[in-house]
Amino acid sequence: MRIAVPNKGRLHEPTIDLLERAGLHLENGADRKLYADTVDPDVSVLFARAADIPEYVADGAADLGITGYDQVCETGVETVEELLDLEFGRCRLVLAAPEDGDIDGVEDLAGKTIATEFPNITRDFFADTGVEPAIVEVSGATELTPHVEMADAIVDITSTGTTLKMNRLAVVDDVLSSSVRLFGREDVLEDPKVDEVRTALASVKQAEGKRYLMMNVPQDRLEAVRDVIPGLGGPTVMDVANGEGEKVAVHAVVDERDVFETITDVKNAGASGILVTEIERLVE
Ligand SMILES: Nc1ncnc2c1ncn2[C@@H]1O[C@H](COP(=O)(O)OP(=O)(O)OP(=O)(O)O)[C@@H](O)[C@H]1O
Ligand SMILES: O=P(O)(O)OC[C@H]1O[C@H](OP(=O)(O)OP(=O)(O)O)[C@H](O)[C@@H]1O
Ligand SMILES: [Mg+2]
Repeated sequence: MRIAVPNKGRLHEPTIDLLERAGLHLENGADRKLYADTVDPDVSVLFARAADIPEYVADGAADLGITGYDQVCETGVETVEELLDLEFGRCRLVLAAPEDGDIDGVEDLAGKTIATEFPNITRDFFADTGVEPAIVEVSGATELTPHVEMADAIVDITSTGTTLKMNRLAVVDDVLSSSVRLFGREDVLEDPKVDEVRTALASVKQAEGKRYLMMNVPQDRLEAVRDVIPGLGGPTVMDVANGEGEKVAVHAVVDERDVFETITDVKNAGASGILVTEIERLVE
């Protein structure tokens, strides 16, 4: 089983970090190498450009891929299936035009030119509008093109909006929302390894935003403590060694957002020795 992952750019680090946290540690993969092994002898990693990854998976150079949904759409590969939203690399593809120009809506683009790194997505977007602008494909610095009379508008990625603002461009319309996805070629989806990899990556996402709470509770306060824990399927209760049956240990998984309030609540309910730890992985 081979997974294609971004070799550079903004998606490289977070993808490697996710694989590591999922327990798929990379081995024998020095800088500039195209392949790396992982701790699992059946899983290897292929480093490729984010934009090439869907094609690599469709063609069989890799079986699974991790890259932006925008790249999967742009490539238009039909033999791959999305397996998991990895929820990073969130961005929007937007239609944008000069702030002080006269393009305020899609209809203003009739007979005009659009520059983009995403010609297929752009063509599909306009196919539904009845307006058919000319499309010029560029490979970067798209935001510059309206200022050098190459294009009247652009379709490009935005997240914070800083680049658009710096280039005095305003959003005219939304084209696509994207985040990083795990996807696989249809003919490998039955392989149990696919589910193993998916579960491992999902377990990291599950654990994010969750905390593990541990505390000691006198037997007679157990119900009161139980009542205030918003746990995942209820807390686990264990006897404490040398507690002489009077105290129990209560463990629970709670939402990070609930931790502050829960600590106050369980303390008031009679818990002591309260510990909060991060969770690496969580398989439900
Ligand atoms: N500003 C951004 N915020 C969030 N995600 C982004 C942003 N820019 C790009 N992405 C996501 O990252 C993917 C790859 O972009 P990135 O810039 O890392 O690669 P690239 O431009 O192809 O790299 P390079 O040009 O160096 O090969 C995009 O397809 C998109 O899914
Ligand atoms: O809304 P913002 O937060 O400003 O992000 C948007 C910018 O991010 C991406 O460029 P990137 O930084 O990846 O540079 P690149 O053009 O070299 O790929 C994208 O192409 C935009 O230009
Ligand atoms: Mg980029």
